[in-house]
Amino acid sequence: MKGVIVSGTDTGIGKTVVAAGLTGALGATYWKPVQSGLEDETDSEAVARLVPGARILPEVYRLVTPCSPHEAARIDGVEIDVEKLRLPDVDGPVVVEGAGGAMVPYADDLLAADLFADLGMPAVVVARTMLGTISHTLMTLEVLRARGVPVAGVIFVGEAELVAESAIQRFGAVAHLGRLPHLDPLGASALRDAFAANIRLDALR
Ligand SMILES: Nc1ncnc2c1ncn2[C@@H]1O[C@H](COP(=O)(O)OP(=O)(O)OP(=O)(O)O)[C@@H](O)[C@H]1O
Ligand SMILES: C[C@H](N)[C@H](N)CCCCCC(=O)O
Ligand SMILES: [Mg+2]
Repeated sequence: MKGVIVSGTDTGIGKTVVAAGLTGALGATYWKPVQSGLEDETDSEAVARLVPGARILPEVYRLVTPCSPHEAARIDGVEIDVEKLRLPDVDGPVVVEGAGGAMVPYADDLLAADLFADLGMPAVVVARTMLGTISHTLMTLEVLRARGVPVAGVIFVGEAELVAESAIQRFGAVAHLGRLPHLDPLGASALRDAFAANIRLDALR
């Protein structure tokens, strides 16, 4: 398999942390094609910190402003061209992280989910366990599937919320790949161990 897309229900929910865990566990290469926001640690830098020695491809677009990529691109005077976002040819699987949620615009005629469909890889949906997640996660699953993106499963982040997790599995007809607890401190070995203990990789190999 070519790898997996890491999408999610929102921005700031733990996609990069999950993508780092997957990169380490699968021995994959990490790729964030479009990074919006360069002032703080970028997602690629976070993965480099959380998975020492990981192979990380350079971003195709590095946009300065921490906002929706279509607007960050406009501010920088850049036009995001989907043709430049083809999956690079690398040995082994690639973990591709989207920006924000699945319906984030990358350009006036390109949503994240359209890009994922173009890449032709299955997606993992990262979801919080907090109140509100059932609807956000079910909507994300519908949007991805409507565009032809197969969903390998959902990875939850946070405290256990068994009712929400099971509602998502049932109504979304989706695999529950595990739940990553909040890690404090969050470091390379804590992430590796928590992934090994909590996340099922069988659907991703
Ligand atoms: N399991 C976790 N344990 C501890 N901290 C976490 C965990 N998951 C996420 N975080 C922290 O929460 C913040 C947001 O997470 P993260 O950067 O992974 O979000 P994201 O979904 O990738 O956002 P973006 O849309 O910007 O890519 C970060 O500071 C991250 O370190
Ligand atoms: C800036 C942030 N960390 C991400 N890079 C981009 C998130 C875009 C979200 C757009 C939206 O859904 O309103
Ligand atoms: Mg991220």
